Amino acid sequence: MPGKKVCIVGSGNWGSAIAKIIGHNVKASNRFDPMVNMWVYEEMIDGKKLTEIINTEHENVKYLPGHKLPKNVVAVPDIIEAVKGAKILVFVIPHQFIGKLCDQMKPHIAEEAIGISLIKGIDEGPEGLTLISDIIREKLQIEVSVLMGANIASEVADEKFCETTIGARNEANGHIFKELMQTPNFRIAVVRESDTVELCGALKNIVAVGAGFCDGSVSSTTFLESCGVADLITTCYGGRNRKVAEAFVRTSKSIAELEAEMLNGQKLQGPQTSAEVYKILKKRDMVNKFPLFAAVYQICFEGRQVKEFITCLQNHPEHF
Ligand SMILES: NC(=O)C1=CN([C@@H]2O[C@H](COP(=O)(O)OP(=O)(O)OC[C@H]3O[C@@H](n4cnc5c(N)ncnc54)[C@H](O)[C@@H]3O)[C@@H](O)[C@H]2O)C=CC1
Ligand SMILES: O=C(CO)COP(=O)(O)O
Repeated sequence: MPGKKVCIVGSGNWGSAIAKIIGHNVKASNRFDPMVNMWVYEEMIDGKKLTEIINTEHENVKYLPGHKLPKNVVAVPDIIEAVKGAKILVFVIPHQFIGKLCDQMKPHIAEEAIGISLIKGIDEGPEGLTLISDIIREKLQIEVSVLMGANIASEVADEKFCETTIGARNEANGHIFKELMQTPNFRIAVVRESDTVELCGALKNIVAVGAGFCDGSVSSTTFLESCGVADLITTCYGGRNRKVAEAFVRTSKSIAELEAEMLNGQKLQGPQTSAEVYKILKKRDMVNKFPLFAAVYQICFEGRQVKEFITCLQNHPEHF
């Protein structure tokens, strides 16, 4: 039986780091087709198409400079072309773009395709919070797992040791994804609580902006996986959300200005996730119960002073 074709949907900082791993791993396993498609949001770099640069120099010079991608990873600018025949879809784009992209992909998804989302974010739905994996499930009608962990893309690409967590409602699929992405320095644990894993990944981005902490009411052991406390610590020390938030205080520029200046096209997920969560909290009259998340949102978008950050926490309802 021919191996399953893999398509990586996305090619940013994390997308390119994971492409490096997947490109190597598919060659070592009969389960997968040795050629991997990577969908690239096309842009021009010094007069050349990014896809052409990737396919000739085998490097994503904009989003993961300094790392060669395996030659069997093929950059494809057309999403329909990229997903054609793919049985395994790895979603790794900034969360704000997922809905539109799924709509474009929908008529072209192979039967029996399965997906995994590496995207850290949430969306606001009519009933409250919508997971990014739910958007993919609902729009594409496929089974979706998630992968989230204490993983900084450039460190993973440098083959520094770290762990990560796959949340898979279908455990067998979880193990297929583990075979696709595990390496000696990127160790994967598979757990069944997919939603908890995904929420950890999304919400830590808000906490990273404020470098605080969160709690919840689900199985606390999941927080001890890489997607939980470990990712909080990692992101608060080394992530982009944290770096831009620090510059926000030092320079008094807006988050949007700093994102454009500091990240060369990479996208912050924390401020926007704080806005999505804030809207949901407001709708449910729960803003007072989440003073840290509310404060991060208000500082990012409503001109609230950073020096009021502590005051927000001093006034947590638990303390009265
Ligand atoms: N970078 C990291 O260290 C890690 C990132 N993640 C998560 O992975 C997800 C993807 O992040 P990265 O790969 O780092 O991306 P990135 O932050 O490098 O984002 C830029 C990517 O978005 C694409 N893009 C720009 N406009 C677009 C549009 N209109 N439609 C579709 N794509 C567009 C760009 O071409 C580029 O590929 C995020 O949810 C992030 O939180 C998770 C773990 C680690
Ligand atoms: O998700 C990440 C670390 O696990 C990356 O965080 P940043 O997006 O803040 O760089």
